[in-house]
Amino acid sequence: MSDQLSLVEKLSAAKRVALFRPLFTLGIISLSVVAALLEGIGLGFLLPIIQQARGDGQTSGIAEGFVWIYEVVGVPFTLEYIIAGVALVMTLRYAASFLVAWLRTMLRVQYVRDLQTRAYRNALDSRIAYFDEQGSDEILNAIVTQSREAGNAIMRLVRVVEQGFLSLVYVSVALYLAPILTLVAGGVLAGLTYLVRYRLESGYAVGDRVAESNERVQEVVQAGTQGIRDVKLFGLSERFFERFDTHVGTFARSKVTLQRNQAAIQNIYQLVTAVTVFVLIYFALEFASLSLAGLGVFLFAMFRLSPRISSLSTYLYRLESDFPHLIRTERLIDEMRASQESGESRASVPERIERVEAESLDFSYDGDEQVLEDVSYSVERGEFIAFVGPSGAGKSTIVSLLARMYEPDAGAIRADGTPIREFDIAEWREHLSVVRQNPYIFNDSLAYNVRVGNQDASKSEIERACELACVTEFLGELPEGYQTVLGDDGVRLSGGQKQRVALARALVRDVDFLLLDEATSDLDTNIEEAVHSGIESLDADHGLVVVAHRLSTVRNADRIYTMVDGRVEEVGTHEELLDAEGTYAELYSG
Ligand SMILES: Nc1ncnc2c1ncn2[C@@H]1O[C@H](COP(=O)(O)OP(=O)(O)OP(=O)(O)O)[C@@H](O)[C@H]1O
Repeated sequence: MSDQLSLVEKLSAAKRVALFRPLFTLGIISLSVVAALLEGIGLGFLLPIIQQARGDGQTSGIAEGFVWIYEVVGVPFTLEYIIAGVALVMTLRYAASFLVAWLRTMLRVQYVRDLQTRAYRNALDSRIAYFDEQGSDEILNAIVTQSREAGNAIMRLVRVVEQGFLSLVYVSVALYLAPILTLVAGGVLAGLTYLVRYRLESGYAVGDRVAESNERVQEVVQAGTQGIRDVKLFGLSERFFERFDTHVGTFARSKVTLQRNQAAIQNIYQLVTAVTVFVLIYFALEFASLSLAGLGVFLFAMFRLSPRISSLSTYLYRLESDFPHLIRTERLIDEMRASQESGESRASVPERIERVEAESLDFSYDGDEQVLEDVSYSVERGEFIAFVGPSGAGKSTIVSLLARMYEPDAGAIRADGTPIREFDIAEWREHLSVVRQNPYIFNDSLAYNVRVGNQDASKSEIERACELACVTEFLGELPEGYQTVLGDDGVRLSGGQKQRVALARALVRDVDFLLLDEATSDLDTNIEEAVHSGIESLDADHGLVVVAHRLSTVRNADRIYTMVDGRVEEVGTHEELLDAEGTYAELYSG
């Protein structure tokens, strides 16, 4: 990401924020304008108070307006009533400020929530290819951390407008009383702004470093925790820790720089404005023909203006530093939205599918290396087909395309004649049950993990699926049976036990096609055979698609497809392929 944003980019980022709940935001800004005006009115009260206190007896300028208002309301314009008036105006002013602070927090929290929900919703609906490309750590970081930082932008934008209006009120009062002096003071402040901006590193550049190091911290923490076993086994702890330390260090330094620059801006402004005020007093006394009351109000306005101007600059600086977080989060959300998997395919899937046919499928993950080339196959309900072949031949990819994890580059998969890409994707997947080689086990009970396959499954259906998948074989070892919590990614289970839980999860579904992608590769041969004969003997009339390395499990298949380098090299039954003495026969004997 570039170090600097152009003004147009900044404005467009600010516009994006401002357009979130514009009416609500406008309400807050209007209320802060009211607070600013009330502050101005409260300030204006000083004039008649001083005039009355000095016993001038006559009112002039701004004070005449107050006299008029008092007349309209029907209250005598005496010192007591003037003070009561100030009290009323100030009460309203601070009540408005309280409301503004409250609503501002609400706006910020709602904005963060909106960013987080949009990011998570879009992440869940994104294509797997997007996750492959982006990495889950960046997505996780955007949802959990980046969006919170980005949420500050909306609050600071409101504060910038608020402080801007307040400053405007004071500047107007000062301009009215002493235009030349105010313009001179304005010139000094403008020069100062230029100098500060010129000397300090931009808020955007520092904010970008914070965002970048945040991402790297997330990445290294995720790799270190999720891959903790390999980190230990390969002695990577020190290397990971060093990387973590570097990025946390950059994060900490950048945060300190941000706060330091903010404090510098605030204090430089306060110092210079304070000095300017005294210089102005000198000029006002020496050269301007101000009344004492006018001078009092002018100085008061200047003293109040000083912190406003420094807050304005500070908020502007911090707003700029929020932009990298905002832009990264919004960009990720945009990318995910553009990578939604469902797209326009909305046709509903027939209740019962009899046959799936794939014709001349070509596929590449990266648009470069061809993974599948001219692959055709078919499977009917009640049939059992299998894909075998060397590692990397493209077998799992065939299952992924059937489950629409990816879309083929050419060719089509049809279900009873309709291309599956036309179906609503979630509905299509309801007709399939897929078991992957490395299934994900949720950190919940065994019962929960099986029920994931079918929320409506009864207890006896779950028990039946567990029996078929040979989960019951190790159920006795689980301290709380079906209620045993299986740990983070099923850490309390062996690889083979995880596969059996995943199988039970798949078998508890009533589907048209069951796809097993090396689903029993970690089981010992006896259990694998028991599981396979259990599945094959099911009287449920689904089609069975099996990807296997161990050829013993596919002997009974109606058709075996031997894959080599992304192509179907031969098709036939176990006996036919053995007779053909091709790759299958070689794999079988070897
Ligand atoms: N998500 C991915 N992104 C990029 N390339 C991938 C991806 N998944 C697989 N590949 C590549 O596609 C090719 C086919 O992979 P696939 O997993 O389909 O093979 P396979 O026959 O199932 O292998 P194995 O028997 O080892 O599981 C391989 O070269 C692999 O490197």
